[in-house]
Amino acid sequence: MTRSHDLFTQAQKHIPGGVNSPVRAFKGVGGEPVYFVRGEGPYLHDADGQRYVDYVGSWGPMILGHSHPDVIKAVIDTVANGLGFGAPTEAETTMADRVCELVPSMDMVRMVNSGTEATMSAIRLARAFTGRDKILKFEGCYHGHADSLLVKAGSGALTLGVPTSPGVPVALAEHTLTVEYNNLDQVKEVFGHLGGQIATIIVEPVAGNMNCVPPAPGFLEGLRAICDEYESVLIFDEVMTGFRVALGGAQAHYGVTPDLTALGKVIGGGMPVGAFGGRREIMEMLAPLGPVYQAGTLSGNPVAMAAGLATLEGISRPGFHDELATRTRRIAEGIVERARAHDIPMTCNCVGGMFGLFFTEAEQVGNFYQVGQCNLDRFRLFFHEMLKRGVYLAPSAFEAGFVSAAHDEAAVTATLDAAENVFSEI
Ligand SMILES: Cc1ncc(COP(=O)(O)O)c(C=O)c1O
Ligand SMILES: NCC(=O)CCC(=O)O
Repeated sequence: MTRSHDLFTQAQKHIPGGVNSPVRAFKGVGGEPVYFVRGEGPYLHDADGQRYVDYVGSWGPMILGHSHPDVIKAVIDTVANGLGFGAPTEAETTMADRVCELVPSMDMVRMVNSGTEATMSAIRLARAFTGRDKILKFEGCYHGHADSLLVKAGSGALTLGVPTSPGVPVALAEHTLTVEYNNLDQVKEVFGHLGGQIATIIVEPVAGNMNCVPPAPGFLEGLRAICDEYESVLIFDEVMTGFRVALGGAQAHYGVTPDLTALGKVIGGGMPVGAFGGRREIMEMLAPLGPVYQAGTLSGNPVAMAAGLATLEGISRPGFHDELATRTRRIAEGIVERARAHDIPMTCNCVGGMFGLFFTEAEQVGNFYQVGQCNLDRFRLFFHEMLKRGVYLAPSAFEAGFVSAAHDEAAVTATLDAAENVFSEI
C-alpha cells in the first residue's frame, strides 16, 4: 500500500478513470499511475519519496529539465503582476516575433492553449482556404482529440484500442482519409481519386504517437510535392517535434517547408500552450482580419508566455540541439546494446531529443504496422522493471521518449545501469 495507490483510489471517485488524460492511467502497461510531487532537472519525486530519472518530460515540454531556474523565475516574476487580463500584452508580440524568427515558414502565428486547439484550428483554416472538406492523415499519428482527427489516431487512443473514437459523427469521420505513414504511393492513390476534394494533409513530420517513427527519406518531400500539385495545404503537426528535434523543428531538420505548422508542448515550457501559424495569405483569413473564427479566453496568457519565452531562450544556445541529440542517441542505443548483449532482440529510433525503443527482431521500425508487430508483453515487463529501478518511461509502447538538457552523466549512467540490471534478470 503506497501513497500513490491511496491517491489513485481517491481520484477515481470523481475523476473518470482517476485521470485527466487517459495516457496517464497505465492501461497500456498495467498497474497504477505514480503520483508525483516534485520535479527537479532530470528527476521526478513521487508521493512515496522515490526518485526517478524521467523520460516523459510532461509528455514533451520539459526540454530544459524540470523546474529550470530561469523558467520558474520568469513565471514568478510575471505572476506578481496578475494572472491574465483578457487583453493583449507585450509578451504575446515577443512570442510571435520569436516563433516566426525560429520557424521561417511561419509568417504569422496565433497562440492557443493546447496542441489540440492548434491542429483543430489549422485544419479549419485549411478547409476555409481551399474551400474543400476532406483531410488526409496517417494511421497511428495523433493530432489531439478534435473530432475530425480522432480517426485511426495514435497515442492514448491507440493504447486503449479506440483509434477511432465513438462519439465522432460518421458524417465527419467520412471526411478524414487515412493512409499508412511513410507510404507515398498510398497518398498518391488517394489524391488520384479525390485530390480536388482534399483540403489538407496533416502529418507528424516525425511520428511520436505510435512510439517514435521517423519519416522515410523522400516522404515529407513527396507530401510537399503532392500538396503543390493538387493545391492542398500541407500542415506539419510539430506539437511534439517543434523546438525539440531542431531549433526550427522537423521542418528545419529535414528541410521541407509546410504551409501551416501546429505547435505545443515546448512552446509553453510546461504551461498549457499551443500555437498555429504559417503563410500570411492563409493566416490572414483568421478573425478578426478574415471570416474564419477562432478564439480563446486564456489564449496568449502572460504567465504561459513567460514560461514559453524563457524555455525558447534556454534552447537557443548554439549547440543545444546537437548535444541533446547526442545524449538521446547514447541513452537509446545504450539500452539496445545492453538488451542485445543478453540476447534480447531490440532496436531504437532517435531524432533529436526524441527516441523510441522497440522489442523486435526487425532492424528498422518504419510504420504503424511494424510497431504493432513488436513484443508488447516484453515492453510492459521492461517498463515495470525500469520503474522499480527508478527510471520512468512513458507507460505505453506507443509513445515516444523525451530527453532533456538536464539529463546529465549521472542520470544517463543510472538509466543504463538499470537497463543492464533488468536485462540480466528478465
Ligand atoms: C503530435 C501531437 N499533436 C497534437 C497533440 C495534442 O496536444 P495537446 O495534448 O496539448 O492537446 C499532441 C499531444 O498530445 C501531439 O503529440
Ligand atoms: N503522446 C501523447 C501526448 O503527447 C499527449 C499526452 C496526453 O494526451 O495526455
